[in-house]
Amino acid sequence: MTALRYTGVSVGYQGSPVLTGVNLALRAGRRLALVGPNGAGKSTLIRSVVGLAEVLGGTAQVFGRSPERGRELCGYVPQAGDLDADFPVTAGQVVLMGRYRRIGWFRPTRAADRRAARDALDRVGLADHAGRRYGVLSGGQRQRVLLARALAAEPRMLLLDEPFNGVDAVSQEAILAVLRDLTAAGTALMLSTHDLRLAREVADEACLVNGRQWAAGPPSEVLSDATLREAYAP
Ligand SMILES: Nc1ncnc2c1ncn2[C@@H]1O[C@H](COP(=O)(O)OP(=O)(O)OP(=O)(O)O)[C@@H](O)[C@H]1O
Repeated sequence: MTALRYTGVSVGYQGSPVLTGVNLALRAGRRLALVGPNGAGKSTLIRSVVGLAEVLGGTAQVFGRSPERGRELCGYVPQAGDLDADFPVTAGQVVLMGRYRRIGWFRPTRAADRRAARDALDRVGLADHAGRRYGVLSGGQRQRVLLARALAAEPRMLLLDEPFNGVDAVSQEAILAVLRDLTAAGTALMLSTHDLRLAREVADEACLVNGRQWAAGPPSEVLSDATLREAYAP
């Protein structure tokens, strides 16, 4: 099953493209790393999959559907700074939000939903923090709460925007283990990162962008010194 198929796609905001020429196909259970300099369009590409940025040209399919219809099968983990830290909710409540699409807004949560939320927090190593206010957690802990929120929804494709920013090495290993388990179970994964070592280590496929797609394919080729130099200093 192809989770994501982008053919000649341009993405951007208010009708203006920030990234063009995207050709990608990501199958179930595969891990794709999105790499490129600041402002390259990595976040925009990820956001376009879940309808938070516009697809301005080409053909975009998410599980064979339009992004609008396919996004219900996707979990999206924004950069931790993107969710307001003053939001007066606990970590557990943030994770429970991941279940709302299943249970519908304003409907009471069921035991199964609360269990899924607890399990998800446990998977990211924060079971003890369920009752703490989201805003008082550290940046790395917030990032892990947002991952747990996405996991609670049991997505078939997980999209992570720089998931390791501010996350310490031990937590990073724990998250990587979770991601490996997920993909082994068939979840497709797309993550953006500035950490090239990590991209090489984690990903089956890489995509290098900077305003346009520069290369896509095996990490050993896409993340070679020569290709990176070209894309980072076009
Ligand atoms: N909501 C928005 N409306 C208009 N333009 C935006 C919006 N969000 C981002 N941009 C612009 O889109 C371009 C690409 O930004 P994007 O965040 O996708 O890059 P990135 O590769 O994720 O960068 P970084 O590595 O710094 O996070 C930038 O020029 C940015 O200013």
